[in-house]
Amino acid sequence: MTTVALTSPAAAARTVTTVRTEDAGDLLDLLPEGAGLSWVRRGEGLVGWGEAARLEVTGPSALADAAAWWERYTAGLDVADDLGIPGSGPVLFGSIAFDPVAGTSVFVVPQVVVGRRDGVGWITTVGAGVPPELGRPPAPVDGPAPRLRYADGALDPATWCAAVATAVARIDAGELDKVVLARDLLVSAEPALDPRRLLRRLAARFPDCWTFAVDGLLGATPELLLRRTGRQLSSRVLAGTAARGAGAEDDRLAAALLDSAKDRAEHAWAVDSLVDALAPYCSRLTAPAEPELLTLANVRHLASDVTGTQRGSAGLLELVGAVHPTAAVCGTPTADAAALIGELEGMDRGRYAGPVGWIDSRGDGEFGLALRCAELTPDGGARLFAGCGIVAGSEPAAELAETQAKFAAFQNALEG
Ligand SMILES: C=C(O[C@@H]1C=C(C(=O)O)C=C[C@H]1O)C(=O)O
Repeated sequence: MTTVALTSPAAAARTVTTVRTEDAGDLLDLLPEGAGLSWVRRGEGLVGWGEAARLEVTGPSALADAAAWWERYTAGLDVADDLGIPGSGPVLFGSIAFDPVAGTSVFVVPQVVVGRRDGVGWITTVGAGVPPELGRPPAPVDGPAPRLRYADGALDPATWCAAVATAVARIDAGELDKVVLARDLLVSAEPALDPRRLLRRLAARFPDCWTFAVDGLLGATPELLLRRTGRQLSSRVLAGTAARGAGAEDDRLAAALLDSAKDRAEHAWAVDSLVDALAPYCSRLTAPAEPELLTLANVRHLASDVTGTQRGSAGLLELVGAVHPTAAVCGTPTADAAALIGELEGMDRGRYAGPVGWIDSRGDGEFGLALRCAELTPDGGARLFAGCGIVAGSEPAAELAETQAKFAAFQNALEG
């Protein structure tokens, strides 16, 4: 059963105009107070606000429905686009449920998008969207950091560790190779959290991550599920994580991560799951023989950049649906891991660990995995998420510490 709720464009909202601009300044500084959309890395990417159209989908054909809707929607637009580059013209932001069959995926066409790519800036307005006054927009002034109170999410730490031990026992019994178990952490805030402030702090501390916001889910993810530029596809697969240390200890931890057979195996499953799912759509697909280290402010990961050339006519959302969930966020084999997640996690992931990103009318776009993130709650607080891959030899206490290190990415933005 698929439910589709959508806003169709009124006649006045059918006009889309993209013009070049040299002086957008810091993209995240442009976001209005309250809700906004973002996909920004190292000062480039897209921000948007307002809703020209919105689509919520759930069910077995959720992504196909979304792709068909986007095609119909863009076919009905009257577009003047001076640039014709990825992200110019009409753009759809999307945040897809971890389980798109059961969960709700949200897609939004903003009324205004400001973008920057390779130093070229532009503004796109849809219908009645009012372009921002550029030039020297005053940087938003942050209020004092809110007072925060944390509470356990679905499972307290001891119960979550018991779930990890159960998962290891199931792996040892030969039921599966890897499962990713996550936990949530609740935070209440007084005054209510300001998403703009959180996004700016995340972007400043995690320049190598994609700082995203779609419909109240925001974070800074290091993991790119799939980018499509014409026929070129790319992905940054992560799995295998180590804490940061001080001085020489940091170097020792980095070397130990590269040498760890357990983390290498965990990483290889994640790369293989992406490659196996993408191969039927590619005339060429290349994964590096060895992972590299990706060093972030709070943790370090094993990383592999996979590139491919697409053959056939599948659109980006179809490709995203084909590769998700990879073993980086679910496990191996996929169906067994998904079932064990349902049995042990005790929570609804919602859009956490689902694809998040954007697509344009040419079908170019980028989707990351919604990690190192939180979902804002109606009371002004948030629900944070973090998970880690469990394989043979995983130790519950070490995995709990890994979730804490991953939570710290968002907590730092909350607390400063
Ligand atoms: C599941 C998360 O991260 C994933 C799990 C990783 C691991 O287990 O080593 C590393 C990066 C991500 O693919 C998360 O951050 O919540």
